[in-house]
Order: sequence, then structure tokens, then C-alpha cells
Amino acid sequence: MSSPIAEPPDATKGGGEVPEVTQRPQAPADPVTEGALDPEPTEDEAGLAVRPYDAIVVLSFGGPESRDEVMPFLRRVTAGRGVPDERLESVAEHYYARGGKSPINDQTRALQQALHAELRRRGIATPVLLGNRNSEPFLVDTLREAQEAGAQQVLVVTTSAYSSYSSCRQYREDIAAALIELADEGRSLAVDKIRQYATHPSFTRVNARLVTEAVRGCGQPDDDKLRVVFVTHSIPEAMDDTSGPGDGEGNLYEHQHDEIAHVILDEAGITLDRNLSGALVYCSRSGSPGQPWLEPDVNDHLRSLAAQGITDVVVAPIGFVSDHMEVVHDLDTEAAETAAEVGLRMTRVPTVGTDPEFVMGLADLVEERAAQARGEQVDLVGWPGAPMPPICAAGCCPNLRAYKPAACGMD
Ligand SMILES: CC1=C(CCC(=O)O)c2cc3nc(cc4[nH]c(cc5[nH]c(cc1n2)c(C)c5CCC(=O)O)c(CCC(=O)O)c4C)C(CCC(=O)O)=C3C
Ligand SMILES: [Fe+2]
Repeated sequence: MSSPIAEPPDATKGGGEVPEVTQRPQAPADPVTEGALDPEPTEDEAGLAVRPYDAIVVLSFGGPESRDEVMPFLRRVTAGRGVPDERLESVAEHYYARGGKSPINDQTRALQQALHAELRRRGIATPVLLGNRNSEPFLVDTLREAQEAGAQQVLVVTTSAYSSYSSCRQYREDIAAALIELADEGRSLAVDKIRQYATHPSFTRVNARLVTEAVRGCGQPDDDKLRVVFVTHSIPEAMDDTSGPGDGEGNLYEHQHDEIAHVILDEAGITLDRNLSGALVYCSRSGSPGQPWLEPDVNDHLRSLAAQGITDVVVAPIGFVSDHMEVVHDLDTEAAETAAEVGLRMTRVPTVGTDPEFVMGLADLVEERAAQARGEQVDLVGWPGAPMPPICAAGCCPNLRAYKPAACGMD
């Protein structure tokens, strides 16, 4: 008789009967519309977890959807900002090359639907609306509609994660401008905003996972030949210098990106048992050439990596939440051309988009802000570092051109 290498399991020994785990029936393809796993919340349940809010508004940058909308969009974006005409014309060409349509609005609508579905899954029937800064539907029109439908308190979720004038306060100015316009029409509405979420673990963890998968898939096993290139939107140095709470040291925009790039690299290195290195670089510089902006530019960086003998780059646009124009043009087109020119193999990491873990994180942030608004004690999570405050400090991330009122802050 041969002796078995492993004893066959004996259900009569030890813990007795082992309960069987069987697959549950498949969920319908779209439980939100089909309703099978998603019973209508009762009147009592609906929105309980997000009280006092009557509606949630996803607030985004916006973008053109046809050729005719390109120039009006660009003029709106740059009104009073001293962006040179040649820069505008060349940016218009990026849009025309795609028939005048930016991918951003489809992506924001997809996020709106995903957030709505996630909240419904939690039994929250609160409507999720969409408003933009620079294209239809404009924020003021969305808020007016919400108010007309009976909303008194609204919670805003922006599609911008980091701290700076452009990525935080400017959205708070948009909200204030909309509320002032509505007040002139005799309408009153209260608006809150979730905290900036660059350091919310859902955002960083999803980015870490996406970078890990891209490094695993890029096919370069030699750590000395590979670099992870973290990319974000360049901003004027003066804007970075003043980003963060007024009494802080500034440079919070750069600091957040730097910390996140570090933890992502650590995580990916631990998961893959590799010794990875990388750098934080910038794209989409505009403004006049004389004005200093955050550097190095991603294209210059790629050239210098090639000159150092690097053969493979994994390009991670951690500064953005969806694959909009700055990603599909500045990275997938321009940076990809530079990489090809200097002989670098380039893998572009997806943005968080509608990744379920990210969407769950946004839903958590919605519930968190609602609990705070109800006066409940809430433990805030942040990784890496401290969570951003739900109500921005007075004077943080200032508008360096002109004072404008901003909502959802101490000032
Ligand atoms: C920090 C930051 C984010 C990330 C946070 C966020 O998401 O809000 C961001 C996002 C975006 N920026 C976008 C587009 C543009 N940004 C411009 C100009 C500028 N951006 C700036 C900063 C940022 N921008 C700055 C300091 C300027 C200079 C003029 C000014 O001080 O305002 C210009 C003018 C022309 C040019 O120079 O490029 C355009 C067309 C789109 C839409 C893309 C699409 O259509 O898919 C998106 C998501
Ligand atoms: Fe921009």
C-alpha cells in the first residue's frame, strides 16, 4: 500500500461538518434599473444616512462636446487669466483633433451614475445631480433646479482631489457665485462640500493598485531599467507656494503629490517584491513663459530618463480623477510621442475613474460629511498623512488675482 503525501480530509475529525460554500445566484446586470437586489428604500430609510442633504451635486471642470463649443469654453476657462493667444489656439487644436469633444463630460456622467448606484446600494435614494464650472450643465442651473424641486441643503462632490487654488478654492468660488446669483433671484439654498480627498485611503489605494498592476504588466523585470513617472497638472509656483491653510508652510499641492507618489511606490514595491524608483513631474503648463510653473515637464523628464539608460516608463497621472484631455492629449499623445522618439517603452496607468473602490470612498465621504452636518462625532481617515478638514481654513489656497467670495470654508 502506498502512503499518501497528504492525509485525505476527514470530516468526522476536528470541527465536524464543514459548511459548504456555494455560489449565490448572479445579480442582474443592472440592479439599479432592474431593481431585483435593490428594493426601493422606504420613505423612512430614503436618504437617512445623508440627512440633512436633499441632493448631491457632482461638480466638475466641464469641457466642450462639439467644435462650436471649443472656443467659448476656452475663453470661459481663461477669462482674465493672461493665458497667451497662441496657447489657446494650440489647445483648441487638441480638441479639434477629437472632433471638438472632450471625454470629460461622459466621464463625469459615468461617475455621477456610479456614485448614485453605490448610494442606492446603501439604501440612499438621494438624487445625484451634475454641475460644471465651464460647460453645460452649469452649476448655477443645477442648483436652481434642485432648489425648485424643493432642495434646501445640497452636498457638493468635486472631481478634483488636491489642495490648491485651481483644484479647491476655485470650486468654492464657483459655489459662492452660484449662490449669490440664486439669492438675487430670491432663492435660498445651503451648500456644503466633501473634504478634498487626495489623502483619502480610497483614492490612494486605488492609485497604488493601478500602478502595481501596470508595473507588473510592463514586462521590464530589471528595476534599474524602469521608472515610475507620477504626473500631475502644473500650476504657477506662486499658486503652489500659497496652497494649503493660510498659517501653514504652503506648497501643500506639491507636498500631497509627493507623499502619495512615495506611498504608492512603497506599496507597489512591497507587493511586487521589487525596488522601484520614480519621480513626480508635471504636464499641461500654460501661462506666460516668464512666469515660473512647477517643473520638470513630463516630456523633458522622459528625455532625461532615456539619456540615463532607462528603457521602460510607467506613467501614472495621479493628479487627475478621469482620463480627460490633459491625460489623452498631454500624456497619451504628446508624452507618448516623446517616449517613442527617445526609445522608451511607455505604459500609461489608468486614472481612478469609476473604480468601485474609489466610488465607495466618495460615498463614504458623502456619509461622513452628512454625519458631521448632523453634529455627530466622526473619526476621519487619511492616508498618507492627515485628512483634509471638511471646512477649509480661512484664507487657504488664496486667489492671487482678485478677492472673490468662496463658499464651504471658514471665510
Ligand atoms: C490644478 C488643475 C487641474 C486639476 C484639478 C481639476 O480637475 O480641477 C486642472 C484640470 C483641468 N484643466 C482643464 C482644462 C484647462 N485648464 C487650463 C488652464 C489651467 N489649468 C490650471 C490648473 C488645473 N487644471 C491652471 C493653473 C491653468 C491656467 C489658467 C488658470 O489659472 O485657470 C486651460 C486653458 C488653456 C491651457 O492653458 O491649457 C484648459 C483648457 C480640464 C478639462 C480637460 C478636458 O477638457 O477634458 C481639467 C479637468
Ligand atoms: Fe487646467
